This record gives sequence, structure tokens and C-alpha cells, in this order.
Amino acid sequence: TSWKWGYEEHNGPEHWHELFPLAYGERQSPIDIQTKNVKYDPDLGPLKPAYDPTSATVILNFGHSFNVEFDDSDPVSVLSGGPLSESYRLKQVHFHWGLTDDCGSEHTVDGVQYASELHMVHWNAEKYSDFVEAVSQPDGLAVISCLLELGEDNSALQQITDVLDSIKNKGEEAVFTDFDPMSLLPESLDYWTYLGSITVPPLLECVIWIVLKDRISISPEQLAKFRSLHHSECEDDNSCLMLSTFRPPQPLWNREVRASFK
Ligand SMILES: CCOC(=O)CCc1ccc(S(N)(=O)=O)cc1
Ligand SMILES: [Zn+2]
Repeated sequence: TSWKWGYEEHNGPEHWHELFPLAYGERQSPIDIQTKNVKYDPDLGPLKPAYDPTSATVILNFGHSFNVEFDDSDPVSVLSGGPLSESYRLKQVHFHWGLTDDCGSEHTVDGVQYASELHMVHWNAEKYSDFVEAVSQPDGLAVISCLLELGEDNSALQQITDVLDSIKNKGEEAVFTDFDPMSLLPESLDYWTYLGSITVPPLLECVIWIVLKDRISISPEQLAKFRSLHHSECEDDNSCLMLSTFRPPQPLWNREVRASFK
């Protein structure tokens, strides 16, 4: 399509329904997690992430975000347990952020929006043959979400922000390995879980969301690095900055949010 979706006034989340009707679907993401309405489920076991840092391959600028990609050709970095019935394979890690430090996360908790949000995207490699097939299934993806609140420099994040200069423009990529995504996660893996969608077009309703209760920090300087990326090729440096990359919360409709903790 000639029309490229994005996060600006002319092509942002309020326009996405024009080309992607799922925008008005029954299980869209993100959502506002209202903690008084969640239901503790004692059957929810602990999350079992098992990542091999050598499976990280490249970091690349997609134009609407940047991804750390993982080699998912073998079950080397996997997630099981928690709400999952199968083992899911890690494919990529990315972030969302906003124009200013008081916005940027996609999920909110009791109406509070945080400065950024980390997504670790896994696909159901036990039931489906590849990522593209998985995104067409209701249990195709499992995404771990962690909210980032403004604060101290996050040393694990620095390994990523230090290489963003090398992928400044859309389409650029750099070798990126020996990265352990576990190093980004908080101490506790307590979580909320619900059924939703990917938060970018085509907005497919294929995600088991796992939103961690605890947050990690990001400093203003690290956030500024995110905003220094370009969403397309451009000469003058300020006309195509990736300043905001979050979709706001969507209606919960007839969904329940379960908690793994009391
Ligand atoms: C049809 C191919 O679909 C894709 O490539 C989607 C990749 C993709 C997966 C998950 C997410 S998020 N923000 O919901 O974690 C965004 C983008
Ligand atoms: Zn995301």
C-alpha cells in the first residue's frame, strides 16, 4: 500500500481503522489494567523464560520501531509456563515510547501511563510452523510486556541505546549478539494476563499478553536516544524523528484480566 501507517497526526492510531478494520475488534490491545477488577488465578503458574544470549542476531530500524531480532530457527530461546499451554519461541524485542516523558507506554495501570514499554515477542512453535502462520491464530503469539518508568540509567538498556546511532535511518541494521533479554526484566515476574492483539497494523488478534507487575527504569537520556531514530530517510535531521510510537488503550469489551499474584 502506498499509504504508510505511523504515529503522526496524518497516519496515526486514529487513522489505522481506514485500512485495518480489526482496529475496532473485540480483543484489541493495549488496554488499561484496572487492578481492582483483575481476578487472582491460583492455577496460573510461574513464567519460565529460558533465553540463550547468543541467539540475538541483529538490531534493525523498521521505521515505526526498532527490533532486536533473535534466531528462531531452533527452540533455543523459549518461554513456557504461566498462562501458556505450549512452548513459545522468542522472535524479537522492541519498545514503545512517546513525545514527552509523561507518556509513551501502551498498557496503562489504573489510568497511569509510563514513559516507555518493552515487548518480548514469542510465537507458538509447538502448534504452528512459523511466525506468519502464528499471527493468524488466536494463541499464536505470547508477548511479555514490561513498563519502563522515568528514573535512573538502566545499565541493561545501555547495551541497546549505545548502538542506536548505527541504525539511525529506516532500513538500517547492525550486528547485535550476546544480548540476554532477561537482563532487562525486573526481579519479580508476577504478571497480569489477558487475550489481545498486536498493537500495530494489521492489529491481528493473536496475542496472549503477559504484563509484568513490576517496572524497570529508563533515564531521560536513554529516552532521548529512542527519539533520535528516524522513521524514514531524510536530510534535515528533525523532520522525520521517531518521536512517538505508542497506541493508546482500547476497550476491554467482554474480557477478563487475570493476576498471577494476590
Ligand atoms: C503480519 C506480520 O505481522 C507482524 O510482523 C507483526 C509483528 C509484531 C508483533 C508484535 C507486536 S506488539 N507491539 O503487539 O508486541 C508488534 C509487531
Ligand atoms: Zn510492541
